[in-house]
Amino acid sequence: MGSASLIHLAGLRKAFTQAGAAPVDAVRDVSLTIGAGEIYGIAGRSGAGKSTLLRLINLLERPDAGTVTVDGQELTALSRRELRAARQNIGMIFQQFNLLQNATVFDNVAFPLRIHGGRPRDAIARRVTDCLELVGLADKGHSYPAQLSGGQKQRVAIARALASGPAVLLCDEPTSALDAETTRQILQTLADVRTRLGVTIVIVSHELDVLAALCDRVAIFEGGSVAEELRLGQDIATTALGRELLALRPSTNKERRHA
Ligand SMILES: Nc1ncnc2c1ncn2[C@@H]1O[C@H](COP(=O)(O)OP(=O)(O)OP(=O)(O)O)[C@@H](O)[C@H]1O
Repeated sequence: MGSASLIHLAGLRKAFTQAGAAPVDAVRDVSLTIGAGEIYGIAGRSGAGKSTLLRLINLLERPDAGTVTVDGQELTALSRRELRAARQNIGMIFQQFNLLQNATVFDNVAFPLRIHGGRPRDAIARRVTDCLELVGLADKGHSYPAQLSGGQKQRVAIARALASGPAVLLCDEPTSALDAETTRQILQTLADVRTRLGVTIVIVSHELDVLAALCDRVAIFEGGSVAEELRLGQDIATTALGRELLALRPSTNKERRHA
């Protein structure tokens, strides 16, 4: 999209070794660059290495080789303490939401701000209120996760991920536990997050229609590396998979009808 690079992965490798089994090369020699404000999708079969790649971006997994640079900072060169601070620039959401069940919605969103310290109470309260407003849950601060629908839980997770004002939001199968209508609403919220806050989004999904609806580019993962990278709307029709994505993409279909 012609914007500056925000995420740069170079020569990333990650293998998992389990006792008595041959090592699994989950990610093999992946290099890619994602632009500021871009929504980048990662597709592929189960076991292709999608989640591992996503978790390498914030170093939840440490690479065996290669470098990860986010917003001008080489994360792979940082100390643990520096990395903890740098991670405030990278939010993450998950398929199962991962909320604290015994904490209110407000406290869930405040949690990352409190553990990093240094922020006054009223600044935290303002930030939490802003984030809940952004995801349309301003009136749910006192509720507990068990009282919310799946879509509302994922919105709380998005608010929590955005609380520290990150430049990047990583999404690991964010709609796989949700029905079609709720999925559509969550995708709209993610699109708004990019438009309103300029956040760069990387999303892993096995649902091609989800990626087609949201992403600017999609990497197709196979056996731990990028088999193909498609820019939606441009070179997307050049492959069978691209044509499949195109057929699933609501806005592109509209554009084509009006062309
Ligand atoms: N912590 C781990 N220990 C051992 N092996 C692992 C670990 N995490 C992932 N793997 C293996 O690495 C490979 C890639 O896994 P990964 O979860 O990244 O794939 P995926 O494309 O996200 O799959 P899915 O869509 O099923 O979640 C798989 O063979 C998986 O079994």
